[in-house]
Amino acid sequence: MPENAPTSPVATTGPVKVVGTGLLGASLGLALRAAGVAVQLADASPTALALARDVGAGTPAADGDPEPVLVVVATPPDVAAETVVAELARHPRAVVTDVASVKALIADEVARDAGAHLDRYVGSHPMAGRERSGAAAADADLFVGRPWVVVPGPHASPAAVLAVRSLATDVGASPVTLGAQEHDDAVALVSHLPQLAASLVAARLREAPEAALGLAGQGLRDVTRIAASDPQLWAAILVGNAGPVARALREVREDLDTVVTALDRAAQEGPLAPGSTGPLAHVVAAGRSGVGRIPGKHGGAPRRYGEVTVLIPDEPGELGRLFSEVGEAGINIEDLQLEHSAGQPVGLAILSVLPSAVEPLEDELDRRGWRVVAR
Ligand SMILES: NC(=O)C1=CN([C@@H]2O[C@H](COP(=O)(O)OP(=O)(O)OC[C@H]3O[C@@H](n4cnc5c(N)ncnc54)[C@H](O)[C@@H]3O)[C@@H](O)[C@H]2O)C=CC1
Ligand SMILES: O=C(O)C(=O)Cc1ccc(O)cc1
Repeated sequence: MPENAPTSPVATTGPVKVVGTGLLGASLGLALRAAGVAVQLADASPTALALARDVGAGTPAADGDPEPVLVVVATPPDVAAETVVAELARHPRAVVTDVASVKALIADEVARDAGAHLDRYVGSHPMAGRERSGAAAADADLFVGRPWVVVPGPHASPAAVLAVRSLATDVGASPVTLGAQEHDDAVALVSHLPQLAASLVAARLREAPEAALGLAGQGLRDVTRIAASDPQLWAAILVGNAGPVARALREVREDLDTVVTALDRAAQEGPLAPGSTGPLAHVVAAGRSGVGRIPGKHGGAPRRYGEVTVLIPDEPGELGRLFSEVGEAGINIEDLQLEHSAGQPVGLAILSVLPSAVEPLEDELDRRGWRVVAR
Protein backbone atom coordinates (compact mmCIF):
# COMPACT_ATOMS: atom_id res chain seq x y z
CA MET A 1 0.00 0.00 0.00
CA PRO A 2 1.50 3.44 -0.84
CA GLU A 3 2.50 5.61 2.10
CA ASN A 4 -0.44 7.59 3.52
CA ALA A 5 -3.00 5.63 1.49
CA PRO A 6 -6.50 6.14 2.92
CA THR A 7 -7.58 3.40 5.30
CA SER A 8 -11.25 4.30 4.80
CA PRO A 9 -12.93 6.68 2.37
CA VAL A 10 -13.18 10.27 3.60
CA ALA A 11 -15.49 13.08 2.48
CA THR A 12 -12.79 15.77 2.65
CA THR A 13 -11.18 15.89 -0.79
CA GLY A 14 -8.43 18.44 -0.12
CA PRO A 15 -6.15 20.12 -0.49
CA VAL A 16 -6.61 21.33 3.09
CA LYS A 17 -4.47 24.27 4.22
CA VAL A 18 -3.54 24.38 7.91
CA VAL A 19 -2.44 27.78 9.22
CA GLY A 20 -0.70 27.46 12.60
CA THR A 21 1.20 24.18 12.70
CA GLY A 22 1.56 23.60 16.45
CA LEU A 23 -0.05 20.80 18.44
CA LEU A 24 -3.53 21.13 16.93
CA GLY A 25 -2.53 22.06 13.38
CA ALA A 26 0.13 19.36 13.07
CA SER A 27 -2.15 16.71 14.64
CA LEU A 28 -4.81 17.56 12.11
CA GLY A 29 -2.24 17.46 9.30
CA LEU A 30 -1.09 14.01 10.40
CA ALA A 31 -4.68 12.70 10.62
CA LEU A 32 -5.55 14.06 7.16
CA ARG A 33 -2.33 12.75 5.59
CA ALA A 34 -3.09 9.33 7.07
CA ALA A 35 -6.46 9.53 5.27
CA GLY A 36 -4.72 10.37 1.99
CA VAL A 37 -5.72 14.07 1.94
CA ALA A 38 -3.17 16.61 0.62
CA VAL A 39 -2.19 19.12 3.34
CA GLN A 40 -0.57 22.53 2.83
CA LEU A 41 1.10 24.04 5.91
CA ALA A 42 1.66 27.68 6.94
CA ASP A 43 2.95 29.20 10.18
CA ALA A 44 4.29 32.57 11.30
CA SER A 45 7.31 30.71 12.73
CA PRO A 46 9.59 29.09 10.11
CA THR A 47 10.84 26.66 12.77
CA ALA A 48 7.30 25.55 13.73
CA LEU A 49 6.57 25.07 10.03
CA ALA A 50 9.72 23.01 9.40
CA LEU A 51 8.99 20.83 12.43
CA ALA A 52 5.41 20.14 11.28
CA ARG A 53 6.75 19.21 7.83
CA ASP A 54 9.35 16.92 9.38
CA VAL A 55 6.83 15.04 11.53
CA GLY A 56 4.84 14.35 8.34
CA ALA A 57 1.92 16.75 8.83
CA GLY A 58 2.04 18.06 5.23
CA THR A 59 4.01 20.23 2.81
CA PRO A 60 4.76 23.94 3.32
CA ALA A 61 2.34 26.05 1.26
CA ALA A 62 4.05 27.57 -1.80
CA ASP A 63 3.19 29.84 -4.72
CA GLY A 64 1.58 27.81 -7.51
CA ASP A 65 -0.03 25.29 -5.11
CA PRO A 66 -3.53 24.11 -6.07
CA GLU A 67 -6.19 26.19 -4.31
CA PRO A 68 -7.25 24.65 -0.96
CA VAL A 69 -10.90 23.63 -0.62
CA LEU A 70 -10.71 24.08 3.14
CA VAL A 71 -8.51 26.26 5.35
CA VAL A 72 -8.13 25.38 9.03
CA VAL A 73 -6.80 28.17 11.25
CA ALA A 74 -5.03 26.61 14.26
CA THR A 75 -3.24 29.70 15.61
CA PRO A 76 -3.59 30.96 19.19
CA PRO A 77 -7.06 32.47 19.80
CA ASP A 78 -5.91 36.11 19.96
CA VAL A 79 -4.87 36.08 16.28
CA ALA A 80 -7.46 33.57 15.02
CA ALA A 81 -10.07 36.10 13.80
CA GLU A 82 -7.62 38.23 11.80
CA THR A 83 -6.10 35.06 10.31
CA VAL A 84 -9.56 33.74 9.33
CA VAL A 85 -10.41 37.08 7.65
CA ALA A 86 -7.09 37.10 5.75
CA GLU A 87 -7.53 33.47 4.58
CA LEU A 88 -11.13 34.12 3.43
CA ALA A 89 -9.81 36.94 1.23
CA ARG A 90 -6.74 34.97 0.04
CA HIS A 91 -8.74 31.87 -1.02
CA PRO A 92 -12.04 33.13 -2.44
CA ARG A 93 -13.59 29.66 -2.93
CA ALA A 94 -12.35 27.90 0.21
CA VAL A 95 -14.37 27.17 3.33
CA VAL A 96 -12.50 28.54 6.35
CA THR A 97 -12.74 27.29 9.94
CA ASP A 98 -10.73 27.84 13.10
CA VAL A 99 -10.14 25.47 16.01
CA ALA A 100 -9.70 28.05 18.78
CA SER A 101 -10.89 27.21 22.29
CA VAL A 102 -13.16 30.30 22.46
CA LYS A 103 -15.84 31.12 19.92
CA ALA A 104 -18.06 34.20 20.56
CA LEU A 105 -15.28 36.82 20.43
CA ILE A 106 -13.84 35.34 17.22
CA ALA A 107 -17.29 35.01 15.59
CA ASP A 108 -18.01 38.70 16.36
CA GLU A 109 -14.68 39.89 14.96
CA VAL A 110 -15.01 37.78 11.79
CA ALA A 111 -18.63 38.96 11.31
CA ARG A 112 -17.41 42.56 11.58
CA ASP A 113 -14.46 42.22 9.16
CA ALA A 114 -15.19 39.42 6.66
CA GLY A 115 -17.81 41.27 4.58
CA ALA A 116 -19.24 39.21 1.74
CA HIS A 117 -17.00 36.24 2.57
CA LEU A 118 -18.94 35.41 5.73
CA ASP A 119 -20.93 32.55 4.20
CA ARG A 120 -17.71 30.51 3.91
CA TYR A 121 -16.73 30.78 7.61
CA VAL A 122 -17.78 28.23 10.21
CA GLY A 123 -16.13 28.29 13.66
CA SER A 124 -15.21 25.05 15.37
CA HIS A 125 -13.47 23.56 18.41
CA PRO A 126 -12.20 20.00 18.72
CA MET A 127 -12.50 18.99 22.38
CA ALA A 128 -9.20 17.23 22.15
CA GLY A 129 -5.79 18.32 23.15
CA ARG A 130 -3.07 17.93 25.65
CA GLU A 131 -0.90 19.87 28.04
CA ARG A 132 1.96 20.20 25.55
CA SER A 133 2.36 22.59 22.62
CA GLY A 134 4.00 22.39 19.21
CA ALA A 135 4.22 19.84 16.41
CA ALA A 136 6.66 17.66 18.39
CA ALA A 137 3.69 16.62 20.57
CA ALA A 138 1.34 16.08 17.60
CA ASP A 139 -0.69 12.88 17.36
CA ALA A 140 -2.66 11.61 14.35
CA ASP A 141 -5.20 10.03 16.72
CA LEU A 142 -5.74 13.14 18.84
CA PHE A 143 -9.32 13.63 17.66
CA VAL A 144 -10.49 10.02 17.62
CA GLY A 145 -13.65 9.55 19.68
CA ARG A 146 -13.73 13.18 20.85
CA PRO A 147 -16.53 15.73 20.38
CA TRP A 148 -15.77 18.47 17.81
CA VAL A 149 -17.98 21.51 18.34
CA VAL A 150 -19.20 23.14 15.10
CA VAL A 151 -20.43 26.73 15.44
CA PRO A 152 -22.17 27.93 12.28
CA GLY A 153 -22.92 31.67 12.38
CA PRO A 154 -26.21 32.92 10.93
CA HIS A 155 -24.57 33.63 7.54
CA ALA A 156 -22.76 30.29 7.04
CA SER A 157 -23.78 28.35 3.92
CA PRO A 158 -25.01 24.77 4.37
CA ALA A 159 -22.10 23.59 2.17
CA ALA A 160 -19.59 25.27 4.48
CA VAL A 161 -21.18 23.70 7.57
CA LEU A 162 -21.12 20.29 5.89
CA ALA A 163 -17.42 20.69 4.98
CA VAL A 164 -16.47 21.37 8.61
CA ARG A 165 -18.66 18.56 9.95
CA SER A 166 -17.05 16.21 7.41
CA LEU A 167 -13.57 17.31 8.49
CA ALA A 168 -14.43 16.37 12.08
CA THR A 169 -15.83 13.00 11.06
CA ASP A 170 -12.92 12.25 8.72
CA VAL A 171 -10.40 12.52 11.58
CA GLY A 172 -12.51 10.32 13.87
CA ALA A 173 -14.29 13.01 15.92
CA SER A 174 -18.05 13.46 16.50
CA PRO A 175 -19.43 16.82 15.35
CA VAL A 176 -21.70 18.63 17.85
CA THR A 177 -23.49 21.82 16.75
CA LEU A 178 -23.69 24.69 19.28
CA GLY A 179 -24.16 28.46 19.25
CA ALA A 180 -21.02 30.51 20.01
CA GLN A 181 -22.17 31.70 23.43
CA GLU A 182 -23.57 28.30 24.32
CA HIS A 183 -20.14 26.83 23.49
CA ASP A 184 -18.26 29.42 25.55
CA ASP A 185 -20.50 28.91 28.60
CA ALA A 186 -20.02 25.14 28.34
CA VAL A 187 -16.23 25.17 27.99
CA ALA A 188 -15.91 27.68 30.86
CA LEU A 189 -17.20 24.86 33.09
CA VAL A 190 -15.68 21.74 31.52
CA SER A 191 -12.30 23.05 30.30
CA HIS A 192 -11.36 26.55 31.44
CA LEU A 193 -12.31 26.20 35.11
CA PRO A 194 -10.51 22.82 35.39
CA GLN A 195 -7.38 24.39 33.89
CA LEU A 196 -7.43 27.16 36.50
CA ALA A 197 -8.17 24.71 39.32
CA ALA A 198 -5.19 22.56 38.25
CA SER A 199 -2.92 25.60 38.02
CA LEU A 200 -4.04 26.96 41.41
CA VAL A 201 -3.48 23.63 43.17
CA ALA A 202 -0.13 22.99 41.46
CA ALA A 203 1.07 26.51 42.29
CA ARG A 204 0.91 25.56 46.01
CA LEU A 205 3.59 22.93 45.33
CA ARG A 206 6.31 25.41 44.36
CA GLU A 207 7.51 25.80 47.93
CA ALA A 208 6.61 22.29 49.12
CA PRO A 209 9.43 20.36 50.85
CA GLU A 210 10.96 17.54 48.79
CA ALA A 211 9.82 15.10 51.47
CA ALA A 212 6.20 16.12 50.93
CA LEU A 213 6.49 15.82 47.13
CA GLY A 214 7.92 12.32 47.56
CA LEU A 215 4.61 11.24 49.08
CA ALA A 216 2.58 12.36 46.06
CA GLY A 217 0.21 9.76 44.67
CA GLN A 218 -2.22 9.44 41.82
CA GLY A 219 -4.71 11.89 43.36
CA LEU A 220 -2.29 14.80 43.01
CA ARG A 221 -1.30 13.69 39.50
CA ASP A 222 -4.96 13.46 38.43
CA VAL A 223 -5.76 16.93 39.71
CA THR A 224 -2.65 18.67 38.32
CA ARG A 225 -1.93 17.02 34.94
CA ILE A 226 -3.11 19.98 32.88
CA ALA A 227 -1.22 22.45 35.10
CA ALA A 228 1.74 21.80 32.75
CA SER A 229 -0.09 23.67 29.93
CA ASP A 230 1.35 26.61 27.99
CA PRO A 231 0.86 29.86 30.02
CA GLN A 232 0.70 32.19 27.00
CA LEU A 233 -1.89 30.08 25.14
CA TRP A 234 -4.01 29.72 28.27
CA ALA A 235 -3.85 33.42 29.11
CA ALA A 236 -5.24 34.10 25.60
CA ILE A 237 -7.97 31.47 26.07
CA LEU A 238 -9.02 32.81 29.49
CA VAL A 239 -9.23 36.47 28.48
CA GLY A 240 -11.12 35.35 25.36
CA ASN A 241 -13.81 33.79 27.57
CA ALA A 242 -13.52 36.17 30.51
CA GLY A 243 -17.21 36.61 31.41
CA PRO A 244 -18.25 32.94 31.69
CA VAL A 245 -14.99 31.95 33.41
CA ALA A 246 -15.31 34.76 35.97
CA ARG A 247 -18.91 33.69 36.66
CA ALA A 248 -17.87 30.08 37.29
CA LEU A 249 -14.96 31.18 39.49
CA ARG A 250 -17.20 33.43 41.59
CA GLU A 251 -19.29 30.38 42.43
CA VAL A 252 -16.13 28.48 43.36
CA ARG A 253 -15.10 31.43 45.56
CA GLU A 254 -18.39 31.22 47.48
CA ASP A 255 -17.81 27.50 48.14
CA LEU A 256 -14.18 28.22 49.10
CA ASP A 257 -15.31 30.83 51.62
CA THR A 258 -17.62 28.24 53.18
CA VAL A 259 -14.78 25.71 53.40
CA VAL A 260 -12.31 28.16 54.90
CA THR A 261 -14.83 29.38 57.49
CA ALA A 262 -15.58 25.78 58.54
CA LEU A 263 -11.87 24.91 58.76
CA ASP A 264 -11.04 28.05 60.75
CA ARG A 265 -13.77 27.13 63.19
CA ALA A 266 -12.38 23.59 63.56
CA ALA A 267 -8.81 24.90 63.95
CA GLN A 268 -9.80 27.41 66.62
CA GLU A 269 -12.51 25.55 68.51
CA GLY A 270 -11.58 21.90 67.92
CA PRO A 271 -12.57 19.35 65.27
CA LEU A 272 -16.03 18.80 66.74
CA ALA A 273 -16.92 22.48 66.84
CA PRO A 274 -20.51 23.04 65.71
CA GLY A 275 -20.71 24.21 62.10
CA SER A 276 -17.46 22.70 60.82
CA THR A 277 -18.11 19.04 59.91
CA GLY A 278 -21.44 19.74 58.16
CA PRO A 279 -20.28 22.33 55.60
CA LEU A 280 -17.18 20.26 54.76
CA ALA A 281 -19.18 17.09 54.19
CA HIS A 282 -21.62 19.11 52.11
CA VAL A 283 -18.84 20.36 49.78
CA VAL A 284 -17.40 16.86 49.32
CA ALA A 285 -20.90 15.45 48.69
CA ALA A 286 -21.60 18.16 46.10
CA GLY A 287 -18.35 17.26 44.31
CA ARG A 288 -19.28 13.62 44.39
CA SER A 289 -22.62 14.26 42.73
CA GLY A 290 -20.92 16.51 40.14
CA VAL A 291 -18.26 13.96 39.23
CA GLY A 292 -20.95 11.31 38.82
CA ARG A 293 -22.38 13.38 35.96
CA ILE A 294 -19.23 13.25 33.79
CA PRO A 295 -20.10 10.96 30.89
CA GLY A 296 -18.17 7.74 30.51
CA LYS A 297 -16.31 6.53 27.45
CA HIS A 298 -17.87 7.26 24.03
CA GLY A 299 -19.97 10.04 25.56
CA GLY A 300 -22.52 7.57 26.89
CA ALA A 301 -23.95 7.42 30.38
CA PRO A 302 -21.29 6.97 33.03
CA ARG A 303 -20.47 3.35 33.20
CA ARG A 304 -18.97 1.60 36.17
CA TYR A 305 -16.08 -0.66 35.28
CA GLY A 306 -14.38 -3.01 37.61
CA GLU A 307 -10.66 -2.54 38.23
CA VAL A 308 -7.85 -5.04 38.29
CA THR A 309 -4.55 -3.73 39.68
CA VAL A 310 -1.33 -5.43 38.64
CA LEU A 311 2.25 -4.81 39.77
CA ILE A 312 4.51 -4.13 36.78
CA PRO A 313 8.31 -4.42 36.98
CA ASP A 314 9.79 -1.21 35.54
CA GLU A 315 11.46 -3.06 32.65
CA PRO A 316 11.15 -2.81 28.86
CA GLY A 317 8.34 -4.91 27.39
CA GLU A 318 6.51 -5.74 30.63
CA LEU A 319 3.46 -3.59 29.89
CA GLY A 320 3.25 -5.01 26.36
CA ARG A 321 3.42 -8.56 27.76
CA LEU A 322 0.60 -7.75 30.20
CA PHE A 323 -1.59 -6.35 27.40
CA SER A 324 -1.07 -9.35 25.16
CA GLU A 325 -1.81 -11.78 27.99
CA VAL A 326 -5.05 -9.93 28.84
CA GLY A 327 -5.91 -10.13 25.13
CA GLU A 328 -5.15 -13.86 25.07
CA ALA A 329 -7.60 -14.23 27.97
CA GLY A 330 -10.24 -12.72 25.63
CA ILE A 331 -10.81 -9.69 27.87
CA ASN A 332 -11.10 -6.11 26.61
CA ILE A 333 -9.29 -3.34 28.50
CA GLU A 334 -11.80 -0.46 28.68
CA ASP A 335 -9.43 2.02 30.32
CA LEU A 336 -5.95 2.11 31.81
CA GLN A 337 -4.15 4.08 34.50
CA LEU A 338 -0.49 3.80 35.41
CA GLU A 339 0.86 4.73 38.83
CA HIS A 340 4.53 5.14 39.63
CA SER A 341 6.07 5.77 43.01
CA ALA A 342 9.19 7.90 43.23
CA GLY A 343 12.28 5.72 43.54
CA GLN A 344 10.42 2.41 43.20
CA PRO A 345 11.48 -0.13 40.52
CA VAL A 346 7.83 -1.14 39.96
CA GLY A 347 4.62 0.55 38.90
CA LEU A 348 0.96 -0.29 39.12
CA ALA A 349 -1.24 -0.84 36.07
CA ILE A 350 -4.92 -0.35 36.89
CA LEU A 351 -6.97 -2.06 34.20
CA SER A 352 -10.66 -1.13 33.88
CA VAL A 353 -12.68 -4.07 32.58
CA LEU A 354 -16.33 -5.08 32.58
CA PRO A 355 -17.38 -6.01 36.14
CA SER A 356 -18.05 -9.61 35.09
CA ALA A 357 -14.43 -9.90 33.83
CA VAL A 358 -12.73 -8.84 37.08
CA GLU A 359 -12.57 -12.22 38.77
CA PRO A 360 -11.69 -14.30 35.69
CA LEU A 361 -8.95 -11.80 34.80
CA GLU A 362 -7.50 -11.77 38.32
CA ASP A 363 -7.44 -15.57 38.33
CA GLU A 364 -5.87 -15.79 34.88
CA LEU A 365 -3.17 -13.20 35.63
CA ASP A 366 -2.43 -14.86 38.93
CA ARG A 367 -2.07 -18.20 37.16
CA ARG A 368 0.37 -16.64 34.69
CA GLY A 369 2.56 -15.34 37.51
CA TRP A 370 1.53 -11.68 37.66
CA ARG A 371 1.26 -10.06 41.07
CA VAL A 372 -2.40 -8.96 41.31
CA VAL A 373 -2.83 -6.32 44.00
CA ALA A 374 -5.92 -6.17 46.20
CA ARG A 375 -7.00 -2.50 46.65
N1 LIG B 1 -3.73 22.79 23.10
C1 LIG B 1 -4.90 22.20 23.16
O1 LIG B 1 -5.04 21.22 23.89
C2 LIG B 1 -6.02 22.73 22.31
C3 LIG B 1 -5.92 23.92 21.64
N2 LIG B 1 -6.97 24.37 20.87
C4 LIG B 1 -6.84 25.62 20.13
O2 LIG B 1 -6.03 25.37 19.01
C5 LIG B 1 -5.26 26.52 18.68
C6 LIG B 1 -3.80 26.13 18.60
O3 LIG B 1 -3.38 25.61 19.85
P1 LIG B 1 -2.08 24.69 19.95
O4 LIG B 1 -1.89 23.92 18.71
O5 LIG B 1 -2.14 24.01 21.25
O6 LIG B 1 -0.95 25.82 20.05
P2 LIG B 1 0.60 25.72 19.61
O7 LIG B 1 1.28 26.79 20.38
O8 LIG B 1 1.09 24.33 19.71
O9 LIG B 1 0.55 26.14 18.06
C7 LIG B 1 0.16 27.41 17.60
C8 LIG B 1 0.95 27.70 16.33
O10 LIG B 1 0.42 28.91 15.74
C9 LIG B 1 1.50 29.64 15.20
N3 LIG B 1 1.11 31.04 15.03
C10 LIG B 1 1.01 32.00 15.97
N4 LIG B 1 0.56 33.15 15.43
C11 LIG B 1 0.38 32.91 14.10
C12 LIG B 1 -0.06 33.70 13.01
N5 LIG B 1 -0.44 34.97 13.17
N6 LIG B 1 -0.11 33.12 11.78
C13 LIG B 1 0.27 31.82 11.59
N7 LIG B 1 0.71 31.03 12.60
C14 LIG B 1 0.74 31.56 13.84
C15 LIG B 1 2.64 29.42 16.20
O11 LIG B 1 3.90 29.69 15.62
C16 LIG B 1 2.43 27.95 16.57
O12 LIG B 1 3.19 27.11 15.73
C17 LIG B 1 -5.56 27.56 19.76
O13 LIG B 1 -6.48 28.49 19.27
C18 LIG B 1 -6.17 26.74 20.89
O14 LIG B 1 -7.10 27.52 21.63
C19 LIG B 1 -8.12 23.64 20.71
C20 LIG B 1 -8.28 22.44 21.35
C21 LIG B 1 -7.24 21.90 22.23
O1 LIG C 1 -5.83 17.65 28.20
C1 LIG C 1 -7.05 17.69 28.34
O2 LIG C 1 -7.65 16.90 29.06
C2 LIG C 1 -7.85 18.70 27.64
O3 LIG C 1 -8.99 18.88 27.97
C3 LIG C 1 -7.19 19.43 26.50
C4 LIG C 1 -7.91 20.58 25.89
C5 LIG C 1 -7.35 21.83 26.04
C6 LIG C 1 -7.94 22.94 25.45
C7 LIG C 1 -9.10 22.78 24.71
O4 LIG C 1 -9.64 23.87 24.14
C8 LIG C 1 -9.68 21.54 24.56
C9 LIG C 1 -9.08 20.43 25.15
